[in-house]
Amino acid sequence: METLGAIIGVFVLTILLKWRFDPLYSIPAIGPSFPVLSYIGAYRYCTNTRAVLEEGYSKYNVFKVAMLDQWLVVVSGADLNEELSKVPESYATSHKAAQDLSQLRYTFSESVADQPIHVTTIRGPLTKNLGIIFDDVVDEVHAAFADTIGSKMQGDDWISIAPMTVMSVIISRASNRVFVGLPLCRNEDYLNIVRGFTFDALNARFILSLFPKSMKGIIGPFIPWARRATRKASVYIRPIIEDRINKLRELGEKWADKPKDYITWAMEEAEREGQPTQVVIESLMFANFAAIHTSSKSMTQALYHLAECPVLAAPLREEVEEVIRDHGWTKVAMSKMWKLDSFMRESQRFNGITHIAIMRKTSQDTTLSDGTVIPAETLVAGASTATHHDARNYENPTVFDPFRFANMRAEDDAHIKHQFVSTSPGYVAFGHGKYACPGRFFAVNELKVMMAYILLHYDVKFKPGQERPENSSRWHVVVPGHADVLFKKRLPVPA
Ligand code: HEM
Repeated sequence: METLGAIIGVFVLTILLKWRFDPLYSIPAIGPSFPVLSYIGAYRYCTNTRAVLEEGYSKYNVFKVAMLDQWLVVVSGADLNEELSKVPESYATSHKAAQDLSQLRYTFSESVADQPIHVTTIRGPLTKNLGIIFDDVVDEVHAAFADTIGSKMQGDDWISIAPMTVMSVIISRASNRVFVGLPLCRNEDYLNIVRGFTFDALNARFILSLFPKSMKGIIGPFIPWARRATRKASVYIRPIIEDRINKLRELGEKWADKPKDYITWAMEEAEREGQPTQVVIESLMFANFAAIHTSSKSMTQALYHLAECPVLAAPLREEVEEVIRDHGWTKVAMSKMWKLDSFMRESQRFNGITHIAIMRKTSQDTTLSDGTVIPAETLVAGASTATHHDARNYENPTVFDPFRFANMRAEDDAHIKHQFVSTSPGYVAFGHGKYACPGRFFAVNELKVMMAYILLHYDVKFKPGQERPENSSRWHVVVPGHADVLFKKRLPVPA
């Protein structure tokens, strides 16, 4: 009995010493930090993320929140967001943070974790060729709306749609027009595979977040979704890649109409890096994940704002009609739609797709300007939703003001910094700094084309008595609530 008491005593003492001398001890915790009790904090953070982060943000410059397998250190305020985004690579990296938070090798593939050619492909050729691919995006958005919504309309009756589902169908088509081109971007089986993969990857990430670090490597390989989806998608993608390899061999530089799409650019990137075809396929799957769930949620949130306040359509529509009349469906036209841009940016400020941004993992002790030392091997991030609702950054931050940014642009010579695509320490919906979302230039154009199309072709509202559904969260991932939105054909339909 005495021996057992001694063993328990040593065990408790060891835990207490470990807790007291943990390098993170001096960073205040939101919720209990004591061993075992910290799981209560983790449960609260998982289910009530926004409130937990806002509590920390209002109290401390730097604080920590418990996850099940580690602490996440969070910095408060625009200044520290800026500082975090500039921490040198030798101190903290974004890629290691993504590995930890998303468990890339199990939720996606080894190559996404170790040879991320998707980032260079998206940041480089995809973004540089936006002008060239723009007409295709417009064409696909128009065709996809006509197929998914237009075809269901009879006369001027209202029809009810589930926004997240329908937006993800349209976004997967428009994105894949640029990723893989026609006709595959309209193949329902292929689209179901990449859409299913996107949402399965989010589920896989959530499941792995429930296990301690030591278990992730054991559980991870048993999660089959990514391998299964990649195998099924390969049936469609591999022959396209092989055909292009053959044509390149045959025609080389003389191949005049070489497709300008993600597959071509990723193949070139893979060749430069000495990577096989499989890496191209896996990078395409990740590009689909990165594009589909983010843009579908963003579009759904903006639609909810429009359905909640249908009078908002009039000024937006007036702008879209005028600009399209003068400039057609062009990239230049999109840049001239300040009100639409502002509305989409405000929707993103208000809702976001994640409550944290600028994720980093330290590789050595890192001292911030306020003196806080973040120990090596710590996850650290900025609190995006709290930053976006901080009165130091925005007037009346809790009010949804659709033309907030258009008004700011009108008053500022450097107006470009208030456009949807621009990041700043106070606007981190796409992250900020070197590792900000590389797909945001593509996403912003795609979303604006979609919203402009909706404004010109449909009236939108909620059913009587239906209010905008509340967002919820799973850890820091923002999940839009569900409510059907009613659509009606606008008559007369514009030319
Ligand atoms: C409205 C739509 C989108 C939103 C809100 C969004 C948001 C984000 C955010 C917050 C990050 C993390 C940056 C950070 O916190 O430091 C990110 C990373 C990323 N995004 Fe997006 N994104 C969107 C669309 C897209 C699209 C369409 C693509 C691809 C074409 C894409 C590709 C990526 C990639 C590859 C990364 C990882 C970058 C890296 O590891 O360096 N995103 N995005």
